[in-house]
Amino acid sequence: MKTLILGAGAMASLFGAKLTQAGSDVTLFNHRANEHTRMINEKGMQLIEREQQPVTVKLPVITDPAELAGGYDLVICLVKSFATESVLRKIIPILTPTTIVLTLQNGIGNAEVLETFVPKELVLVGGTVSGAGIIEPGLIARRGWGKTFIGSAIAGTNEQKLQAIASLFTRSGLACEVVSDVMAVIWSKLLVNVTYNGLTAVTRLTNGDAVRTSHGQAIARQLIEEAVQVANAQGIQLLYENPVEELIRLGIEEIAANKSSMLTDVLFHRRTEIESINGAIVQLGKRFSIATPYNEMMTQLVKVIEESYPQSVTHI
Ligand SMILES: NC(=O)C1=CN([C@@H]2O[C@H](COP(=O)(O)OP(=O)(O)OC[C@H]3O[C@@H](n4cnc5c(N)ncnc54)[C@H](OP(=O)(O)O)[C@@H]3O)[C@@H](O)[C@H]2O)C=CC1
Ligand SMILES: CC(C)(CO)C(=O)C(=O)O
Repeated sequence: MKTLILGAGAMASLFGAKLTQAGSDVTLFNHRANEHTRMINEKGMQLIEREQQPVTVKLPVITDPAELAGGYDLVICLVKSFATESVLRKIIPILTPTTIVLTLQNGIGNAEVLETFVPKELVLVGGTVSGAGIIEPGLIARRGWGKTFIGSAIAGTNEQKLQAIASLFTRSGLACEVVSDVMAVIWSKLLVNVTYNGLTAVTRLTNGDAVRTSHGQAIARQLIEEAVQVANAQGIQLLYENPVEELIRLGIEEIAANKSSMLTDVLFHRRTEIESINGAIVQLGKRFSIATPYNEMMTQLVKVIEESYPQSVTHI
Protein backbone atom coordinates (compact mmCIF):
# COMPACT_ATOMS: atom_id res chain seq x y z
CA MET A 1 0.00 0.00 0.00
CA LYS A 2 1.69 3.22 -1.18
CA THR A 3 1.35 5.58 1.77
CA LEU A 4 1.90 9.30 2.30
CA ILE A 5 2.02 10.52 5.90
CA LEU A 6 1.28 14.19 6.52
CA GLY A 7 3.66 15.61 9.11
CA ALA A 8 7.12 14.53 10.18
CA GLY A 9 6.69 14.96 13.92
CA ALA A 10 6.66 12.33 16.65
CA MET A 11 3.66 10.27 15.51
CA ALA A 12 4.22 10.65 11.76
CA SER A 13 7.79 9.45 12.36
CA LEU A 14 6.62 6.49 14.46
CA PHE A 15 4.01 5.37 11.93
CA GLY A 16 6.40 6.02 9.04
CA ALA A 17 9.18 4.00 10.65
CA LYS A 18 7.00 1.05 11.69
CA LEU A 19 5.22 0.76 8.33
CA THR A 20 8.54 1.03 6.46
CA GLN A 21 10.09 -1.66 8.67
CA ALA A 22 7.22 -3.95 7.67
CA GLY A 23 8.05 -3.42 3.98
CA SER A 24 5.57 -0.69 3.02
CA ASP A 25 6.34 2.11 0.56
CA VAL A 26 6.02 5.18 2.85
CA THR A 27 6.84 8.86 2.32
CA LEU A 28 6.54 11.61 4.93
CA PHE A 29 5.46 15.10 3.88
CA ASN A 30 6.30 18.09 6.06
CA HIS A 31 5.38 21.73 5.43
CA ARG A 32 9.01 22.76 5.78
CA ALA A 33 12.50 21.37 6.14
CA ASN A 34 13.76 21.29 9.72
CA GLU A 35 16.62 19.58 11.57
CA HIS A 36 14.56 16.42 12.08
CA THR A 37 13.61 16.09 8.38
CA ARG A 38 17.20 16.83 7.32
CA MET A 39 18.57 14.11 9.63
CA ILE A 40 16.03 11.56 8.38
CA ASN A 41 16.89 12.30 4.75
CA GLU A 42 20.65 12.28 5.38
CA LYS A 43 21.09 9.43 7.87
CA GLY A 44 17.75 7.67 8.21
CA MET A 45 15.39 7.75 11.17
CA GLN A 46 16.59 6.30 14.47
CA LEU A 47 13.81 4.53 16.39
CA ILE A 48 14.08 3.44 20.03
CA GLU A 49 11.55 0.96 21.38
CA ARG A 50 11.40 -0.48 24.87
CA GLU A 51 14.81 0.92 25.92
CA GLN A 52 16.56 -1.09 23.16
CA GLN A 53 19.39 0.30 21.02
CA PRO A 54 18.12 2.63 18.24
CA VAL A 55 17.34 0.97 14.92
CA THR A 56 17.85 2.91 11.67
CA VAL A 57 14.94 3.09 9.24
CA LYS A 58 15.37 4.68 5.81
CA LEU A 59 12.42 6.60 4.41
CA PRO A 60 12.10 9.89 2.51
CA VAL A 61 10.72 13.16 3.86
CA ILE A 62 9.50 15.54 1.17
CA THR A 63 8.89 19.22 1.86
CA ASP A 64 8.13 20.51 -1.64
CA PRO A 65 4.67 19.31 -2.80
CA ALA A 66 5.89 19.42 -6.42
CA GLU A 67 8.27 16.55 -5.57
CA LEU A 68 5.53 14.19 -4.36
CA ALA A 69 5.29 11.14 -6.61
CA GLY A 70 1.49 10.79 -6.47
CA GLY A 71 -0.44 7.55 -6.86
CA TYR A 72 -0.85 7.11 -3.10
CA ASP A 73 -3.38 4.52 -1.91
CA LEU A 74 -3.44 5.93 1.60
CA VAL A 75 -2.76 9.34 3.16
CA ILE A 76 -2.47 9.43 6.97
CA CYS A 77 -2.93 12.83 8.58
CA LEU A 78 -0.62 13.25 11.59
CA VAL A 79 -0.12 17.00 11.89
CA LYS A 80 -1.62 18.89 14.84
CA SER A 81 -5.37 19.56 14.47
CA PHE A 82 -4.90 23.29 13.75
CA ALA A 83 -2.53 22.50 10.82
CA THR A 84 -4.81 20.08 8.94
CA GLU A 85 -6.27 22.61 6.56
CA SER A 86 -2.97 24.20 5.55
CA VAL A 87 -1.25 20.86 4.92
CA LEU A 88 -4.20 19.49 2.93
CA ARG A 89 -4.23 22.52 0.65
CA LYS A 90 -0.65 21.63 -0.31
CA ILE A 91 -1.22 17.99 -1.18
CA ILE A 92 -4.74 18.06 -2.59
CA PRO A 93 -3.56 18.17 -6.26
CA ILE A 94 -1.81 14.80 -5.98
CA LEU A 95 -4.78 12.88 -4.55
CA THR A 96 -6.55 10.49 -6.93
CA PRO A 97 -10.28 9.64 -6.89
CA THR A 98 -9.43 6.47 -4.93
CA THR A 99 -6.92 7.82 -2.41
CA ILE A 100 -8.13 7.08 1.10
CA VAL A 101 -7.41 9.76 3.72
CA LEU A 102 -7.19 8.65 7.35
CA THR A 103 -6.94 10.98 10.35
CA LEU A 104 -5.31 9.63 13.50
CA GLN A 105 -5.12 13.07 15.10
CA ASN A 106 -6.29 13.86 18.59
CA GLY A 107 -9.25 16.07 19.40
CA ILE A 108 -12.54 16.47 17.58
CA GLY A 109 -13.37 18.16 14.30
CA ASN A 110 -10.52 16.63 12.25
CA ALA A 111 -12.71 14.48 10.00
CA GLU A 112 -14.93 17.49 9.30
CA VAL A 113 -11.91 19.44 8.04
CA LEU A 114 -10.85 16.52 5.81
CA GLU A 115 -14.36 16.31 4.40
CA THR A 116 -14.13 19.88 3.11
CA PHE A 117 -11.27 18.75 0.82
CA VAL A 118 -11.93 15.06 0.17
CA PRO A 119 -15.24 13.27 -0.58
CA LYS A 120 -16.62 11.87 2.69
CA GLU A 121 -16.68 8.34 1.22
CA LEU A 122 -12.85 8.44 1.08
CA VAL A 123 -12.41 9.62 4.68
CA LEU A 124 -11.42 7.23 7.46
CA VAL A 125 -11.26 8.23 11.09
CA GLY A 126 -9.21 6.74 13.87
CA GLY A 127 -7.63 7.18 17.22
CA THR A 128 -4.38 5.77 18.52
CA VAL A 129 -3.18 5.07 22.01
CA SER A 130 0.36 4.58 20.71
CA GLY A 131 2.65 7.40 21.75
CA ALA A 132 6.00 8.78 20.65
CA GLY A 133 8.40 11.66 21.15
CA ILE A 134 11.29 13.21 19.23
CA ILE A 135 14.32 12.87 21.51
CA GLU A 136 16.64 14.81 19.20
CA PRO A 137 16.55 15.52 15.47
CA GLY A 138 16.42 12.18 13.66
CA LEU A 139 15.84 10.15 16.85
CA ILE A 140 12.38 9.14 18.06
CA ALA A 141 11.25 7.02 20.99
CA ARG A 142 8.08 5.00 21.13
CA ARG A 143 6.39 5.55 24.47
CA GLY A 144 2.94 4.02 24.19
CA TRP A 145 1.77 0.65 22.93
CA GLY A 146 -2.01 1.01 23.08
CA LYS A 147 -4.24 0.01 20.19
CA THR A 148 -5.20 2.03 17.13
CA PHE A 149 -8.89 1.98 16.16
CA ILE A 150 -10.09 2.93 12.67
CA GLY A 151 -13.47 3.23 10.98
CA SER A 152 -15.19 4.83 8.02
CA ALA A 153 -16.64 8.35 8.12
CA ILE A 154 -19.70 6.81 6.43
CA ALA A 155 -20.62 3.76 8.49
CA GLY A 156 -20.65 0.47 6.58
CA THR A 157 -18.38 1.63 3.72
CA ASN A 158 -14.74 0.87 2.83
CA GLU A 159 -14.87 -2.49 4.65
CA GLN A 160 -12.10 -4.13 2.59
CA LYS A 161 -9.84 -1.11 2.71
CA LEU A 162 -10.28 -0.80 6.47
CA GLN A 163 -9.37 -4.46 6.95
CA ALA A 164 -6.32 -4.10 4.68
CA ILE A 165 -5.09 -1.04 6.60
CA ALA A 166 -5.74 -2.65 10.00
CA SER A 167 -3.84 -5.76 8.99
CA LEU A 168 -0.93 -3.66 7.62
CA PHE A 169 -0.76 -1.66 10.87
CA THR A 170 -0.96 -4.78 13.03
CA ARG A 171 1.75 -6.52 10.97
CA SER A 172 3.88 -3.42 11.48
CA GLY A 173 3.60 -3.63 15.27
CA LEU A 174 0.85 -1.01 15.55
CA ALA A 175 -2.02 -3.21 16.79
CA CYS A 176 -5.14 -2.02 15.02
CA GLU A 177 -8.84 -2.84 15.11
CA VAL A 178 -11.66 -1.84 12.75
CA VAL A 179 -14.76 -0.42 14.42
CA SER A 180 -18.14 0.45 12.94
CA ASP A 181 -18.98 3.38 15.22
CA VAL A 182 -16.38 6.10 14.57
CA MET A 183 -17.94 8.52 17.04
CA ALA A 184 -17.27 5.95 19.75
CA VAL A 185 -13.61 5.85 18.66
CA ILE A 186 -13.18 9.60 18.43
CA TRP A 187 -14.79 10.23 21.79
CA SER A 188 -13.11 7.34 23.57
CA LYS A 189 -9.74 8.70 22.42
CA LEU A 190 -10.81 12.27 23.19
CA LEU A 191 -11.41 11.20 26.76
CA VAL A 192 -7.82 9.94 27.07
CA ASN A 193 -6.57 13.36 25.97
CA VAL A 194 -9.10 15.24 28.10
CA THR A 195 -7.73 13.32 31.09
CA TYR A 196 -4.00 13.58 30.46
CA ASN A 197 -2.93 16.23 27.95
CA GLY A 198 -3.84 19.45 29.78
CA LEU A 199 -3.00 18.01 33.20
CA THR A 200 0.48 16.90 32.11
CA ALA A 201 1.12 20.17 30.26
CA VAL A 202 0.29 22.22 33.36
CA THR A 203 2.09 19.98 35.89
CA ARG A 204 4.95 18.97 33.55
CA LEU A 205 4.58 15.35 34.61
CA THR A 206 4.34 12.12 32.63
CA ASN A 207 0.84 10.67 32.29
CA GLY A 208 1.49 8.13 35.04
CA ASP A 209 2.99 10.59 37.50
CA ALA A 210 0.14 13.07 36.91
CA VAL A 211 -2.43 10.63 38.33
CA ARG A 212 -0.25 8.90 40.92
CA THR A 213 -0.78 11.86 43.28
CA SER A 214 -4.19 11.96 44.96
CA HIS A 215 -4.74 15.60 43.90
CA GLY A 216 -3.78 14.93 40.29
CA GLN A 217 -6.07 11.91 40.16
CA ALA A 218 -8.93 13.90 41.72
CA ILE A 219 -8.64 16.52 38.94
CA ALA A 220 -8.44 13.80 36.27
CA ARG A 221 -11.59 12.16 37.62
CA GLN A 222 -13.51 15.43 37.42
CA LEU A 223 -12.29 16.12 33.88
CA ILE A 224 -13.51 12.67 32.84
CA GLU A 225 -16.88 12.94 34.64
CA GLU A 226 -17.67 16.19 32.82
CA ALA A 227 -16.62 14.82 29.42
CA VAL A 228 -18.68 11.65 29.93
CA GLN A 229 -21.76 13.78 30.63
CA VAL A 230 -21.16 15.69 27.39
CA ALA A 231 -20.70 12.41 25.47
CA ASN A 232 -23.87 10.97 26.99
CA ALA A 233 -25.85 14.09 26.08
CA GLN A 234 -24.98 13.40 22.42
CA GLY A 235 -25.85 9.71 22.66
CA ILE A 236 -22.24 8.65 22.06
CA GLN A 237 -21.49 5.05 23.03
CA LEU A 238 -18.05 5.11 24.63
CA LEU A 239 -15.79 2.08 24.35
CA TYR A 240 -15.46 1.98 28.16
CA GLU A 241 -17.79 0.34 30.65
CA ASN A 242 -16.42 2.42 33.51
CA PRO A 243 -14.64 5.41 31.91
CA VAL A 244 -13.17 6.90 35.08
CA GLU A 245 -11.55 3.71 36.35
CA GLU A 246 -10.44 2.54 32.90
CA LEU A 247 -8.87 5.86 31.97
CA ILE A 248 -6.97 6.12 35.25
CA ARG A 249 -5.75 2.52 34.84
CA LEU A 250 -4.68 3.28 31.24
CA GLY A 251 -2.59 6.24 32.44
CA ILE A 252 -0.95 4.25 35.22
CA GLU A 253 -0.32 1.06 33.25
CA GLU A 254 -0.23 1.52 29.47
CA ILE A 255 0.80 5.10 28.76
CA ALA A 256 2.44 5.96 32.09
CA ALA A 257 5.87 6.78 30.66
CA ASN A 258 4.53 9.00 27.88
CA LYS A 259 5.29 12.68 27.91
CA SER A 260 2.02 13.72 26.32
CA SER A 261 1.98 15.57 23.02
CA MET A 262 0.67 18.66 24.85
CA LEU A 263 3.42 18.54 27.47
CA THR A 264 5.89 18.32 24.58
CA ASP A 265 4.27 21.35 22.93
CA VAL A 266 4.57 23.37 26.13
CA LEU A 267 8.19 22.33 26.66
CA PHE A 268 9.00 23.49 23.10
CA HIS A 269 6.88 26.67 23.46
CA ARG A 270 4.53 25.59 20.68
CA ARG A 271 0.85 26.07 20.09
CA THR A 272 -1.19 23.28 21.73
CA GLU A 273 -4.37 21.41 20.74
CA ILE A 274 -6.19 22.48 23.94
CA GLU A 275 -9.07 24.05 21.95
CA SER A 276 -9.98 20.77 20.25
CA ILE A 277 -9.59 18.71 23.48
CA ASN A 278 -10.67 20.22 26.85
CA GLY A 279 -11.87 23.36 25.02
CA ALA A 280 -14.20 21.21 22.91
CA ILE A 281 -15.78 19.74 26.06
CA VAL A 282 -16.42 23.28 27.33
CA GLN A 283 -18.02 24.40 24.06
CA LEU A 284 -20.23 21.33 23.78
CA GLY A 285 -21.07 21.54 27.49
CA LYS A 286 -22.49 25.00 26.86
CA ARG A 287 -24.60 23.68 23.99
CA PHE A 288 -26.11 20.99 26.23
CA SER A 289 -26.24 23.13 29.42
CA ILE A 290 -23.73 20.90 31.19
CA ALA A 291 -21.36 22.60 33.63
CA THR A 292 -17.70 21.84 32.81
CA PRO A 293 -15.71 23.87 35.38
CA TYR A 294 -12.67 21.56 35.46
CA ASN A 295 -12.35 21.48 31.67
CA GLU A 296 -12.84 25.23 31.54
CA MET A 297 -10.13 25.85 34.11
CA MET A 298 -7.78 23.41 32.33
CA THR A 299 -8.35 25.15 29.00
CA GLN A 300 -7.67 28.54 30.54
CA LEU A 301 -4.53 27.39 32.35
CA VAL A 302 -3.04 25.94 29.17
CA LYS A 303 -3.92 29.13 27.30
CA VAL A 304 -2.18 31.22 29.96
CA ILE A 305 0.95 29.10 29.47
CA GLU A 306 0.66 29.23 25.67
CA GLU A 307 0.18 32.99 25.58
CA SER A 308 3.12 33.80 27.82
CA TYR A 309 6.02 31.59 26.73
CA PRO A 310 8.43 34.54 26.45
CA GLN A 311 7.65 35.59 30.03
CA SER A 312 7.89 32.12 31.59
CA VAL A 313 10.15 32.06 34.64
CA THR A 314 12.96 29.53 34.31
CA HIS A 315 15.26 30.52 37.21
CA ILE A 316 15.25 32.45 40.52
N1 LIG B 1 2.83 12.42 20.46
C1 LIG B 1 1.99 11.49 20.85
O1 LIG B 1 2.36 10.65 21.69
C2 LIG B 1 0.62 11.39 20.27
C3 LIG B 1 0.10 12.36 19.42
N2 LIG B 1 -1.14 12.17 18.85
C4 LIG B 1 -1.69 13.15 17.92
O2 LIG B 1 -1.02 13.01 16.68
C5 LIG B 1 -0.98 14.28 15.99
C6 LIG B 1 0.49 14.62 15.73
O3 LIG B 1 1.11 14.79 16.99
P1 LIG B 1 2.68 14.78 17.21
O4 LIG B 1 3.33 13.89 16.23
O5 LIG B 1 2.92 14.57 18.65
O6 LIG B 1 3.01 16.29 16.85
P2 LIG B 1 4.40 16.97 16.48
O7 LIG B 1 4.31 18.37 16.98
O8 LIG B 1 5.55 16.11 16.93
O9 LIG B 1 4.39 16.97 14.90
C7 LIG B 1 3.53 17.81 14.19
C8 LIG B 1 3.97 17.84 12.74
O10 LIG B 1 3.12 18.76 12.06
C9 LIG B 1 3.92 19.75 11.43
N3 LIG B 1 3.26 21.06 11.44
C10 LIG B 1 3.23 21.97 12.43
N4 LIG B 1 2.57 23.08 12.05
C11 LIG B 1 2.19 22.87 10.79
C12 LIG B 1 1.48 23.63 9.83
N5 LIG B 1 1.02 24.86 10.12
N6 LIG B 1 1.25 23.09 8.63
C13 LIG B 1 1.67 21.87 8.33
N7 LIG B 1 2.37 21.09 9.19
C14 LIG B 1 2.62 21.58 10.40
C15 LIG B 1 5.19 19.83 12.23
O11 LIG B 1 6.23 20.38 11.47
P3 LIG B 1 7.28 21.41 12.11
O12 LIG B 1 7.72 20.78 13.40
O13 LIG B 1 8.35 21.51 11.08
O14 LIG B 1 6.52 22.70 12.31
C16 LIG B 1 5.41 18.35 12.56
O15 LIG B 1 5.99 17.68 11.49
C17 LIG B 1 -1.67 15.28 16.93
O16 LIG B 1 -3.02 15.42 16.60
C18 LIG B 1 -1.51 14.62 18.30
O17 LIG B 1 -2.47 15.04 19.23
C19 LIG B 1 -1.88 11.04 19.07
C20 LIG B 1 -1.41 10.07 19.90
C21 LIG B 1 -0.15 10.18 20.59
C1 LIG C 1 -0.13 9.08 24.01
C2 LIG C 1 -1.40 9.78 24.39
C3 LIG C 1 -2.49 8.73 24.32
C4 LIG C 1 -1.36 10.20 25.81
O1 LIG C 1 -0.17 10.77 26.17
C5 LIG C 1 -1.72 10.93 23.48
O2 LIG C 1 -2.64 10.84 22.71
C6 LIG C 1 -0.96 12.21 23.49
O3 LIG C 1 0.11 12.30 24.12
O4 LIG C 1 -1.45 13.14 22.85
